[in-house]
Amino acid sequence: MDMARGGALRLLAGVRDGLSLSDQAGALKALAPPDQARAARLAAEVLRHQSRADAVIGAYVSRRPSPQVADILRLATVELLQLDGAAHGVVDAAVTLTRGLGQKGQAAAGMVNAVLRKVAAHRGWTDLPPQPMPHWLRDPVAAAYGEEAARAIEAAHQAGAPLDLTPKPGAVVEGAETLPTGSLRVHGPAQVSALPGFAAGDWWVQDAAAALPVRLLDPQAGERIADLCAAPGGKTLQLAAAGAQVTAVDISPARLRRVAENLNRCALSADLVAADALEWRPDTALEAVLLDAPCSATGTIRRHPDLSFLRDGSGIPGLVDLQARLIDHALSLIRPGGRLVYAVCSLLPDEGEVQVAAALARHPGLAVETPDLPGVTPGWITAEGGLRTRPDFWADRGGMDGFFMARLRKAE
Ligand SMILES: C[S@@+](CC[C@H](N)C(=O)[O-])C[C@H]1O[C@@H](n2cnc3c(N)ncnc32)[C@H](O)[C@@H]1O
Repeated sequence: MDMARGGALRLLAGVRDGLSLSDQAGALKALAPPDQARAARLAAEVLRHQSRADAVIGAYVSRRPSPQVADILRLATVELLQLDGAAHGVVDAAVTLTRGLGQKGQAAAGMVNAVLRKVAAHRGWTDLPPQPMPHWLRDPVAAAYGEEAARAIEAAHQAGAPLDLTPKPGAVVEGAETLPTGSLRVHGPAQVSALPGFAAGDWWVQDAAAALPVRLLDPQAGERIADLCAAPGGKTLQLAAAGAQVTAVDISPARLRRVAENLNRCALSADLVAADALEWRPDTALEAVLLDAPCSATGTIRRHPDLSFLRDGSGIPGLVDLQARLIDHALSLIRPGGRLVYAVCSLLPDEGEVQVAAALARHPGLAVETPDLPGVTPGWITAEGGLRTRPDFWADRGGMDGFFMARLRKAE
């Protein structure tokens, strides 16, 4: 367990230095795989509960601890109050980790011990408000969906995410819940590669909301369809499983290798092209394009809690500009009467609703087709005819990622 705690602290230090948790996967290579998994889980839990942990710790410290000691206190606090860790073991481990910081650690160990004993007896943890979204995100989210929704989204971020799978047509996974939209949901901790049907390629990991853009596109067997920002390939797999002739384009050759691995495991096929989608053009016009554009990924914070600590919102205007150029290029690849599904895993209207309204204004004759999909409730349909999902939807079932998507039909 202490290897895992040490690993979690290394990951948290990395996030403070601007590295995402997934960027740091290699940093824990020396640990046994179960410790790597535990370290990643602990680090994510600390980030999900950081403001609550700081509020509790703040009540018992007289001086601001160093960043390393602060992380040790947060980790122990989250273990004690959120993960029901046994006080004796958690406090001892935190003291040992503090001593391991060298001379300064020796001096802080007594304080860590005293503070954590008080934390262990603290009451009122569950009454503390969840980790707030950063202002650059919270302000537009509250303006778009209301203050109550912003709070519900923060509660969903704190709750984390279950594991969702998209099955190949007809595949079943024992013990998984079938969601109204057709995805499968596994509750509780699960090791993906140990689930039944993994090796056989019966399914792939994909959030229930992330599975909707391809359902909205409604691919038909034999249709020529491009997936323009394809990696790691969840949507490419859906298109291929429907029998479409898919070309999966992604700018990153390394990420495209993951698409190849996923296709291989699931015995599905697609043409893979490593290219800037803005420069890629097929020989003849396509039936349809799926554009799952690069975006702020603010709809995925419940699975990637580090995002709130790594971004400051300054990248959004550049992304909005790129998305608009990708939409225009994607439309130029489609035959008259063909369809484009535009999707982003973002909570920000500027990347979703506003982006589509702007595309309609730029392209006379382009029309939005209102979704009619199993499990999609009318409240998810936007004024423009797009589909908006939020982390606080299906709260009693474990939520879903925040996405915006719209099906656009090109004029004949
Ligand atoms: C939101 S992810 C796509 C997720 C993917 N559609 C799935 O369902 O698994 C965005 C992807 O866009 C790729 N990308 C970013 N800019 C691009 C560009 N100009 N051309 C092609 N791909 C790009 C990134 O490498 C990244 O893999």
